[in-house]
Amino acid sequence: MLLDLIKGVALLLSLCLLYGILLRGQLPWLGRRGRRLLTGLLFGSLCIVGMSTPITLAGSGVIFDARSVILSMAGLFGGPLVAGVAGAMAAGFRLWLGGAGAPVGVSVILLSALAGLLYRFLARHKWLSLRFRNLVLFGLLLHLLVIYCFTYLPNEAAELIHSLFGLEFLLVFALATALLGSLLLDARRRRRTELALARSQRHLKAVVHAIPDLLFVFNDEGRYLEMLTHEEAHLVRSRADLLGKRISEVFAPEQAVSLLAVLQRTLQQGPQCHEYQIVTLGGQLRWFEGRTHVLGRYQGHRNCIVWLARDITERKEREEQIANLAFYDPLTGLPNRRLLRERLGQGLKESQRTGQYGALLFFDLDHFKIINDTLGHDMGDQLLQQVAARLQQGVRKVDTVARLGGDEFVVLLVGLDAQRVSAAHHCRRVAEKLLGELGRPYRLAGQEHYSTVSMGLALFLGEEHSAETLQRHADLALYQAKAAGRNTFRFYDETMQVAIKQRVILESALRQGLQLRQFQPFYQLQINDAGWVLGAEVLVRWQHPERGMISPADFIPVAEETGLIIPLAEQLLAQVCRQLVAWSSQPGFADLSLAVNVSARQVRQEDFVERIIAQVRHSGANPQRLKLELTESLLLHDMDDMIRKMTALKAFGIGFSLDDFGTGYSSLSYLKLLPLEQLKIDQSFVRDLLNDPNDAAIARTIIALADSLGLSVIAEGVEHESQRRFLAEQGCHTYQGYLFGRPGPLERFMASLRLDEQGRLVLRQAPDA
Ligand SMILES: Nc1nc2c(ncn2[C@@H]2O[C@H](COP(=O)(O)O[C@H]3[C@@H](O)[C@H](n4cnc5c(=O)[nH]c(N)nc54)O[C@@H]3COP(=O)(O)O)[C@@H](O)[C@H]2O)c(=O)[nH]1
Repeated sequence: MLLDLIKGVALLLSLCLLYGILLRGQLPWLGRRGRRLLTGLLFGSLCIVGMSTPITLAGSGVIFDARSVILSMAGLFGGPLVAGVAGAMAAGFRLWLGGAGAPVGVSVILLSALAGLLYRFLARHKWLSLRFRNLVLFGLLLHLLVIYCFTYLPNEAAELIHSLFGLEFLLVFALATALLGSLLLDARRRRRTELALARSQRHLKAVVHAIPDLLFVFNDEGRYLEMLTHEEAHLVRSRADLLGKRISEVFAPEQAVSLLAVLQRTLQQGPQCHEYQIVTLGGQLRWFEGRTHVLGRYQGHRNCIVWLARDITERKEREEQIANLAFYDPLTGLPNRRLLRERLGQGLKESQRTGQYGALLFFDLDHFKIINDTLGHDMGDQLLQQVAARLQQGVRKVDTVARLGGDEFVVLLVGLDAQRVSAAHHCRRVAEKLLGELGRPYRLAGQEHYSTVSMGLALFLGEEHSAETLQRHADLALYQAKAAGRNTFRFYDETMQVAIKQRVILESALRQGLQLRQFQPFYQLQINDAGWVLGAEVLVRWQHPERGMISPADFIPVAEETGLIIPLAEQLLAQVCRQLVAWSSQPGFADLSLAVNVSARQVRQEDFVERIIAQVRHSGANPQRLKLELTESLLLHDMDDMIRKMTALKAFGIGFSLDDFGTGYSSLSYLKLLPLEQLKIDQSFVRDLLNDPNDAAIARTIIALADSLGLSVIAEGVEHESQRRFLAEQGCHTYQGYLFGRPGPLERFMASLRLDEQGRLVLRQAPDA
């Protein structure tokens, strides 16, 4: 009998296997409810199988089987649906079998299923755990109740059961319940663990795929064990090709060594970060940042390492861009001021170490503003780019060419020579070469243009001077080069420093002089062939209380640069206008006109026209008696603006004389557009008129040109009668020069004149023949 019972129980245990399979998530398409239904069917079927091979109490209609165990476990692990399905099947089958024990058999089915559900309820609320001891107690209790149910069987069957195997039944079935419960519990736990593991693996996979990084697993020899990437093109070779290979088989020796070193460091020192470049499968050169971590054992390999590689190409490019912006000039691609400072610092140190001289060359494009203004900024930019290219081609690789901004360039020459004289000679040769190169025509928008540069050179040896001082020296030398007429270079020397200091002193004295009204007009007469005085040129003089009379040649350029020329010109014009008003009622003088020099700074004022007109109006002077002397260089600036301003002043009555004519580059086509009245032959041509055929030819041409343009012509710097005569022969009949009178104060000027019989002003004393 005991053996029969155990046989029945063994059947039950096979249930676990099937249950386990079901739990393992096979048949996922069934869904949760479907799987429960199937489990119910399984439990029910087992009950039916059990009831089909029962222990039968002969002729009593009573059968014995393990349905109580199965159904209680169906309730406990399967829940209401499983217990319901299994119970219904078991009850149906038991009723179908019939017999005297059928009602009790169905009651046992119900009792077992409900007991299982009750235990499930208690366990869910944590009032009762599923420990083996509790399962045994549950089994005992359940089967005590089942035995109690047997008392409702016909008497003889009930007694037979109690006498034959009541105790064995209780013990075996209680134990079977506990055992089955434990097995099912174990299967469920295992399943839950597997599910959790699968879920966390899914999560990990999702995370790895979500991040843009590549994940590699290497062993300690640098062999590829695993890799995860959603962009195979970012690998150095295909995944299939890489797996199992060693880093040394994939990368060039040098790179392989550095990558392997990272793996070794990871094993020895812990996580590492390493930036490296690879050529990807897609043929691109890309930057990666590798972060490593020890993984431990993996796929049977000890000491494995995880390598997370992030594509940082864009970041690197941005970093490079930023570095470029910070250290390079975007227009020319040359090093900028900051990088130059760094290189100069290195150059000074290098010179200190080697004892070799170096040199700093400052460049400034002559009249670059004119190119910018006349041709436009695009052309200006093109010119700067071409200058940059020529400078770079003109020096060695070790030298530095930089752009400071605008039209300012710098060349840093290093390792020139240990001897100062030789170094200077070398530097001079470079300067001459660059001067020549930069003076060659430039092709801008298909047309040839000319441009020149001025250069300031400063030699250095070691760290005797700071970088700042050196730059100041080169700048001062550049200033000298410009002052020397541009398109040339100058070396810095100590005397230059003195000159600059003097300039600073002069500037402050100029300001003071303006306040104290130390500037006075000198008048130099202008006369014609007939000896009639037509007027005078007004030339400013500075009556300095300590230094005496200072020549305008010494202070006008400084006044120009500092802008002090504006108040100075206004003071002078006010005096000139007052003089014209004063003369307007004096016989002879009323017809004189006064010529005043106008500087570039003045003309460039936006309200230049308005200021002049306001001053003349305010004084009450006749504008017809006023002449403004312009130099050719003024016209180079912005010709259209110049024409507009001159036309406005001409309309007001003021005349214009073009000073220093022949020394500049006036375009004849523009000359026709200017509302000029007079051309002035520069004294430099008059000086050697009789000895230099070129000067004579130029003077002749200017006279002819004035004639053809309908302009009057005057020659300045006439010192000798022979010069005057020559000029007269060529057709120039108006003169200014020492032959007739030097510039002088008003009293001297007026005293030198008298009225002739016709009421014309003539020289009191005829000039020496
Ligand atoms: N913007 C202004 N510029 C001015 C003003 N006053 C003068 N200047 C400019 O300064 C430069 C030097 O002028 P200055 O020393 O006065 O020299 C002038 C004449 O004195 C000189 N000159 C005249 N005749 C002779 C001569 O026979 N021989 C000789 N060696 N020199 C002579 O020439 C200068 C004439 O200058 P300009 O006609 O203007 O070219 C000079 O450039 C002045 O323009 C001022 O108020 N504003």
